[in-house]
Amino acid sequence: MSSPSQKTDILLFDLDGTLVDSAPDLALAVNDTLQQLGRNTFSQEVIRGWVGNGAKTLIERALSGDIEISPDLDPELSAKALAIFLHSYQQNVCVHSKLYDGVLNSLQTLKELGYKLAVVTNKPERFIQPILDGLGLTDVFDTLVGGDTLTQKKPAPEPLLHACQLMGASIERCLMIGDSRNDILAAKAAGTASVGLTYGYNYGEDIAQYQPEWVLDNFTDLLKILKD
Ligand SMILES: O=C(O)COP(=O)(O)O
Ligand SMILES: [Mg+2]
Repeated sequence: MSSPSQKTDILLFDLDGTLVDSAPDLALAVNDTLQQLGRNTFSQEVIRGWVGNGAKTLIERALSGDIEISPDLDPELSAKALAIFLHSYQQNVCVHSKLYDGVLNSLQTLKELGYKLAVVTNKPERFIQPILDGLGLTDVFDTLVGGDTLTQKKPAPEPLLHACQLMGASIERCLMIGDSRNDILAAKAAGTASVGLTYGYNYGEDIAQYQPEWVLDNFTDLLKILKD
């Protein structure tokens, strides 16, 4: 296995499905929203398969009952549902969410090794810090970019480029680490290498088909490829 370029010293991390298994809290807020609207709820497993494109898409998938958003979805209902969801999630943003194995120690080691770390997620920005605080990751990251920080989200390259800019770095110095096609496609569009993790929320797809430079089964394997 080759290692990232010698110049890589900035690591851009996806949040949901990469650092944090947030699906339990997201699913509770989605189902709370559906219940308030008098609609059928879904299992956590089903909702897990809808996470990754931000809050609006998640709630529109839930209203559609499918990963494909119904073209007949009423925009007013969608807006109402999103407001309910954001409020509900805000109340319980980090109750059942957990870091994946090895994340805390690995991030601490990477920091000690001198890497600069950023979160680049499609999750609304307001939820990032409370989750990091709830999971013992306060002050670990230099920069946080959410799905509503800019007008464009992953798989667009802009959030990655924005994170680099905030850290005063060029994209060539970065490596993107994520669990879904959005992360890998955003990295390719931004012109940087990526790591695809196999355990997260990947819509049932094999992350390898998007051709990240590395495919890893465990978060801790990241240390190995950076050290090789
Ligand atoms: O869609 C979400 O809320 C999660 O997004 P992320 O996987 O980019 O962190
Ligand atoms: Mg993700």
